[in-house]
Amino acid sequence: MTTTTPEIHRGLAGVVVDTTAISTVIQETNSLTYRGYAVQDLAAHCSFEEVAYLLWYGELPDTQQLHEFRARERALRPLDRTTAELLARLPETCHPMDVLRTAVSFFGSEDPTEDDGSTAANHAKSLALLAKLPVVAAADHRRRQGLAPIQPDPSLGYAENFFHMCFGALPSPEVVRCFEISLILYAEHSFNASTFTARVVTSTLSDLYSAVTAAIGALKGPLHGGANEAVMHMLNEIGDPQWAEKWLDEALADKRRIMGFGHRVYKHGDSRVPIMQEATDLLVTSADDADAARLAALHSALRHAMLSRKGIHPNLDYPAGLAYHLMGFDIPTFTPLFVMSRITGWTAHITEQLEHNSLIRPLGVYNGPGQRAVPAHAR
Ligand SMILES: CC(=O)SCCNC(=O)CCNC(=O)[C@H](O)C(C)(C)COP(=O)(O)OP(=O)(O)OC[C@H]1O[C@@H](n2cnc3c(N)ncnc32)[C@H](O)[C@@H]1OP(=O)(O)O
Ligand SMILES: O=C([O-])CC(=O)C(=O)O
Repeated sequence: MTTTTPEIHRGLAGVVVDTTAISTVIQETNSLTYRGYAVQDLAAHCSFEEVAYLLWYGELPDTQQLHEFRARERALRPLDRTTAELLARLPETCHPMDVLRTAVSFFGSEDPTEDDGSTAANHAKSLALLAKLPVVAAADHRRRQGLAPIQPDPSLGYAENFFHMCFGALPSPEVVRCFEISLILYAEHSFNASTFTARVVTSTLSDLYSAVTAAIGALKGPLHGGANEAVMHMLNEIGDPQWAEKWLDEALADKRRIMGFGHRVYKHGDSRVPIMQEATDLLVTSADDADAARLAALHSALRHAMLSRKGIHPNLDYPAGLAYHLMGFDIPTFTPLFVMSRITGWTAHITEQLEHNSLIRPLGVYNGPGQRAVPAHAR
């Protein structure tokens, strides 16, 4: 009898697990579309709220639909006292991704409709998370600086309100626009690790909060969303543009992963990088500040060195990490900013998974010891 060893796809690389109508990377043109619209087009013409609506409902909203959607999002922002007190009790040293993960888990425990997996109920929960997660992230940003939280302002849009809650002031329109572009670009990226995590949890018919809690855990890792923080730590470690090449050569010789570079899907450059890089360059120009110029020169030197040494291009986390620093956020806030955006993509996928669900349960090839008897000392 002959046995054939099944082909193993470690990391599920190249494995197609399902269909999706939410987004796709078009390899031939190296472009990304959400529901058929190129992200470049969306970033140039739409607000983040319009993109959230598009991802959830499949079409861009008309004026009336957008007006109502915005009003509902703004009304859902405030946190109740129990949530605020619970989050304030978490250790000040804990990472804000742990705070967000805990918050989502707690929102689930408080929601009497937690187990209602209907599309309408899940859309309502998704909107509530979209509205509340920035409030949690901003309060935690201020908590790390020993400052009291600032309540959301219902007269402000999603992006502006976040700056208001973090800093008590609004930055220039260029900064708000750059932030909004980052939110649009981060919103959705098909079957990435955190979205796939959300789909795996959903496939067991568990609830939306459990799926999002798990997705936050997956996004936190430095090979995924955590890379935007790691980029800034790396730039701080290198320090000066003139050391970029030497630092890179030593890091590669030590077999280190260079954060913000490489991608499982894009092998010739992440389609989102040019637009994010352009917005980040505008921030540097408008900052008119020697430190911003130093960081931008270092960022560029490392990008060129990485391309010439390894032929590896940056991913979205590379320009986004620098942009978030230039906007004034502390480094631990960077991945939570990604969550505030990706909550839209995750929840769109949760709804889609439920529309044609099949339990996600792959196989593994066993390579442990052969069957054996429990030894005498253990009997
Ligand atoms: C929004 C996002 O989540 S984007 C991704 C953010 N993550 C990062 O920036 C972390 C750094 N990047 C990486 O670790 C990888 O590029 C990943 C995990 C994103 C994708 O990796 P994979 O598709 O699994 O490719 P894999 O890890 O097999 O790498 C292929 C080769 O390129 C090399 N490589 C890929 N990325 C990098 C990198 N950032 N630094 C150094 N070498 C790299 C690998 O060492 C490997 O080389 P080898 O074949 O000589 O061993
Ligand atoms: O698609 C991926 O593997 C990672 C990524 O870029 C994202 O989630 O935005």
